[in-house]
Amino acid sequence: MRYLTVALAKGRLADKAMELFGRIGISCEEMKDKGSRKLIFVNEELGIRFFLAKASDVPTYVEYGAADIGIVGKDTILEEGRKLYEVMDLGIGKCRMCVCGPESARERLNHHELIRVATKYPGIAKDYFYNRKYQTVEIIKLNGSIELAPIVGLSEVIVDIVETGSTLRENGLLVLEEICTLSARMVVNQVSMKTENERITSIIRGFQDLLREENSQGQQA
Ligand SMILES: Nc1ncnc2c1ncn2[C@@H]1O[C@H](COP(=O)(O)OP(=O)(O)OP(=O)(O)O)[C@@H](O)[C@H]1O
Ligand SMILES: O=P(O)(O)OC[C@H]1O[C@H](OP(=O)(O)OP(=O)(O)O)[C@H](O)[C@@H]1O
Repeated sequence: MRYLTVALAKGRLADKAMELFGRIGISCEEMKDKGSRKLIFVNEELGIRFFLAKASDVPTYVEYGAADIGIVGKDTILEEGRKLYEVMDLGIGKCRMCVCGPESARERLNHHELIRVATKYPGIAKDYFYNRKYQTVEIIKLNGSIELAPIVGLSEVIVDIVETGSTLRENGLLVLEEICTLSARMVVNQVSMKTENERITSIIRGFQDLLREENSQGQQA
């Protein structure tokens, strides 16, 4: 049997995603060794393998068919704009994409004045500002610790992920506008959806049952 290949965004989503797979009976013992530098893990019995990739590369692996399935944040899906099927919201990794900055930037933002925006997500930021008729934004691409930018004067505002809000608070910044809500999604290669339909559909059903169960427990509590 051909391996069904799953690409996981390494980092904070990978463990949560593996927990979900475990709960539908798909586990990978090899992945539990936290000290390991291994990137690919096989469950021979089920004919499935998992690999860990940089989050922003997951849609690329899936579009090209190097992975049949990917688990990745909606932020990355929007930013990468790859051709793939987004089949379900897994309800994990919930956060928001926001425009943030110091209180002093609010006025500048509201008056559509020239504004510099630092972000790891230039595509999402451009879409957001250009659709709102901002002609005067300069998008500055950064790769991490985005909250630094307004503090040291690289930009007036940032476009970044907010989860608990503690990074903003501890750095004297606020959410100025919310762009969208985010969560992890299961994505599927467009050809695999046909050729591996049965195996992929059974995973989707498994996750749907799990989420249904969780929702009904949540309502009862
Ligand atoms: N507080 C959060 N900060 C960042 N991402 C979060 C948060 N909560 C949930 N996520 C989701 O987790 C995904 C992976 O985030 P993570 O921080 O692990 O990697 P990354 O910072 O995007 O990657 P890298 O550090 O390799 O650039 C994000 O794309 C997002 O969808
Ligand atoms: O609202 P909070 O719960 O504080 O979470 C938000 C922070 O988490 C992410 O950063 P990450 O930890 O991925 O580090 P990075 O900035 O280096 O990417 C994100 O870019 C924010 O900085």
